[in-house]
Amino acid sequence: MGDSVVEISVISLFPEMFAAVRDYGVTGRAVQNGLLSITCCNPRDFTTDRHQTVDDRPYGGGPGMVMKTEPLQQAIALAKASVAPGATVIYLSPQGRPLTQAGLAELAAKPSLILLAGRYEGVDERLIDSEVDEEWSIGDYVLSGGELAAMVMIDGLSRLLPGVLGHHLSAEQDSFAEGLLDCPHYTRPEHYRDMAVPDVLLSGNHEAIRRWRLKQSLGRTWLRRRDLLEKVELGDEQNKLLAEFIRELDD
Ligand SMILES: Nc1nonc1C(=O)NCc1ccc(Cl)cc1
Repeated sequence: MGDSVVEISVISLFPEMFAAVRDYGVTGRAVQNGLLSITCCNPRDFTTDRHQTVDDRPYGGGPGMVMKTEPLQQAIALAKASVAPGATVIYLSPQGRPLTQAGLAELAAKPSLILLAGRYEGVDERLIDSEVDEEWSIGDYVLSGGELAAMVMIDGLSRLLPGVLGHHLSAEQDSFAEGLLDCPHYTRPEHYRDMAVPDVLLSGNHEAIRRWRLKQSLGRTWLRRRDLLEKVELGDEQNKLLAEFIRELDD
């Protein structure tokens, strides 16, 4: 990756929505620090009729409207001209490849992305066939538009860009990066209602703390997401810690 900027151009009827990633938090800082650039192209700007029509009725009938090819094609062409050559055009929809941490790592390695956020019932399939390189889904549910999905993708991949997270360690240590769920976290006060903080976290023994956190991540993944655990190759230490966690459940 090096220090190259990741350029993202989003195609959306609601460009103002993207203030949520451009102006706040980790992603906002990445933009401010020039590690990430987010621009927007609105298909409505490429309509020629009086009503600025971007949608039309579906061939074959049925409810709702379909996004027209022309305005989208022209918006994509402008977006391509405004980012580094060789941009990957991505369409967000429930029909896409499920997005995972590994998928984010793939996307974070690309120099420029064009994210197509659809609205209405869908986009004319011929636009997808002719302009879209990759179709991605953030989950098996239906949203009212692709904007939030695009922002989820932007947020997730920006955390993986060098220099975005201060302590880059946390991105690598991220248990999800190891395919596990995260361990529990605690901060002051030491006692909250009648609940204390696990002693090991107060011990200053960093090796014991590392093992405790790994054990908790393994145990939680075993309890809550057995499907994730099936995908992870556990080493000797991890198998031992998980066995200990399971044994201690009966205590
Ligand atoms: N789940 C998801 N993962 O990515 N995107 C979604 C999603 O529901 N999009 C809604 C959507 C997508 C395209 C159009 Cl034209 C209209 C609405």
